[in-house]
Parts: sequence; C-alpha cells; structure tokens
Amino acid sequence: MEASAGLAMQSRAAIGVGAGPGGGGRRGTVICLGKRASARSLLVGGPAGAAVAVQARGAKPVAPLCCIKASRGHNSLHNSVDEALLLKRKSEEVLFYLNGRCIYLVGMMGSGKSTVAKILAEVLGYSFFDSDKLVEQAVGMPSVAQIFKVHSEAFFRDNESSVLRDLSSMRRLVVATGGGAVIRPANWKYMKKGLSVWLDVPLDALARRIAQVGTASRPLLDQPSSDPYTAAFSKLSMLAEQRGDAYANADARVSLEEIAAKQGHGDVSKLTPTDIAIEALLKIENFVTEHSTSSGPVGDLVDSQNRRTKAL
Ligand SMILES: Nc1ncnc2c1ncn2[C@@H]1O[C@H](COP(=O)(O)OP(=O)(O)OP(=O)(O)O)[C@@H](O)[C@H]1O
Ligand SMILES: O=C(O)C1=C[C@@H](O)[C@@H](O)[C@H](O)C1
Repeated sequence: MEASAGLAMQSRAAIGVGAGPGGGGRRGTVICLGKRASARSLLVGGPAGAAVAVQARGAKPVAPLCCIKASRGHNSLHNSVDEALLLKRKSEEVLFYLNGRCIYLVGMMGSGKSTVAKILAEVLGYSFFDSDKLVEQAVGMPSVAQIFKVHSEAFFRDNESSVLRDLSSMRRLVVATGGGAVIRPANWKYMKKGLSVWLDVPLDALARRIAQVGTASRPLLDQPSSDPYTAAFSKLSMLAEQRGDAYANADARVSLEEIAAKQGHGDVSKLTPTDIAIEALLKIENFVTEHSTSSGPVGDLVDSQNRRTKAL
C-alpha cells in the first residue's frame, strides 16, 4: 500500500495547552490536539501555537499525539554550571542568525540525534520532533520495526519523505531525523530549507550504545546474535559504507572525535550530550556566519541554500 502524508494547519482552538513537566511558561509546554482532530491524523504541536496534522492515506486511526515542547530536566546532562551557561549563551547568539529556520539532525542509528535535538530545542525555545515517531503516528503503527515488518522499508521511506516534506514548511523546529533519511535526494531538498547537522560518531561507539540498549526498535540491525556488539558493528559498518558521503551533505558536521580531542582525551564516551549540543551550536554559527555577507545574514543564507539544493 502506498501512503503519503499530508499536512493541514489546524486552528488554535483545537489545541489544548497545559503546563508540562517543566511547569508553566514558555518552556515545558505540552501541546495536545483536542477533539476536532480527524481520526486519521497525526497531530503535532507547532511552536507558535499552530498545530499540524500529518495524515497517512489508508492509515488506521491513531490517538492524538501530545508534543512535549522541550521540557526541562536536562540539567543532569550538563557537566557543570559553566557548561550550561555556555550552552545558553551560544544558543542566544545562534538564534539571531537562524531567524526561525528549522534544524535537522542527521546521523547513523544511535548517534544521539534525539538526545541532542531535545537539548537544542530546549535552549533555542524551539519544538522537538522525531521523524521516526511522526512516521509511526502517520501510519498508525506503534513502531518503525512493525512498519518494516508489516509493510516494507520502501513504504517506511515514502512516509518518512512525506513527514520531512510536511515539517519543512514549518518554523522553529529541531528535528531528529531517521538514520536513513539522508539516502533520498528529495529529503535533502526538504532539509535544506533549514540547517542540517551531522552527528558523526565513531562506529565502535555506536555499536557499544546499540548493544547496550538492544536492537528491537532498529529493524535494520535486528538479527539474533550471541555477540550484540560485533553484530551491531558489522551491520553499522555495512550501512556506513552503503551511505557513503550522504551524511556529509549536511551543512555542519559535529565530530565526536574532534570534540574529545579538543578536550584533551581520545575517548568519545566521556562526552556529555551537552558537550555535543554546544559543538553543534558552534558549527551552526560557523556555517551561518560563513554564509552571510554585508547585505545581511538571513537573505544571503536563503539564497545560498537555494543554490546548494539545486546542485544536489
Ligand atoms: N553522548 C552520549 N553518550 C552516551 N550515550 C548516548 C549519548 N547520546 C545518546 N546516548 C544514548 O545512545 C542511545 C541512542 O541515542 P538517541 O536515541 O538520542 O540516538 P538517535 O540518533 O536518535 O537514534 P535512532 O536514530 O536510532 O533513533 C540512547 O540510549 C541514548 O541514551
Ligand atoms: O538508519 C536507518 O536506516 C534507520 C534508522 C532509524 O532511525 C529508523 O528510521 C529506521 O530504523 C531506519
């Protein structure tokens, strides 16, 4: 069955806004859609009080999705108050240049896209979305693994592209994309409407993380094995080779090896998600400042993005 996702703006009245885990105020807001939502819609909250419905044709009805807008509680991810302050200061500098444009995190499975995206959303006052979760909602299935099993990888990829297309019309989002989103040129067309950041994590670190949490939710890695680390490492190596330079299309590259070297040690497992989020902001800042000229940062950035998208 071929499915495509469509997006419709819903009125503000259809949104229930309540205090989230972070309490009242702008941060920690939970945005849930109310009764007016169509039964077949995926319901997500937009940052400016707007809500969108991402809908899969022929999909089963799904329960409304509550979007937790970058809740508080990441303090445990910071090494120190200094680190938290640096993160905040950098985010304020970058915010000016972003001018509301979305950030897309790309990278292999387990590279920390969701973890880092939530931190970035929190400090930038953006909303966080995970494209895998949006596909699950759009299709009306509880897991990516099940979508692969019941339908196919191609079906999942079609829905993933639809979700990215729909998100690309929005602003002030940080999106953790699926690990394979980079393989379709059309997805780059959508992601290039915002800024893309590649989390480049050594394969052995990825395999260690994945072996620790298991592969049940990652169908491309899910093979029975008595040695989960080696099985994950060998499959990840194959995927990395197949994907070639696809991740390198991103506007900015955050290399965990580089951050560890800057900090004077070679062990990427010592890096906190906050270290990585700070580096992501630095790289975004480098990118936007390199791509701005005297006529202003934003207009120039859009022009240069358009040129680069055409070249893809
Ligand atoms: N810097 C880090 N150091 C150690 N573990 C981490 C780090 N960042 C994330 N993790 C852990 O690695 C696992 C994968 O993280 P996360 O879900 O953020 O990655 P992802 O790129 O979104 O994965 P996927 O694309 O497979 O959904 C989680 O168990 C998370 O807690
Ligand atoms: O790397 C990949 O191809 C994938 C990564 C996950 O995020 C999911 O999107 C899915 O399991 C495929």
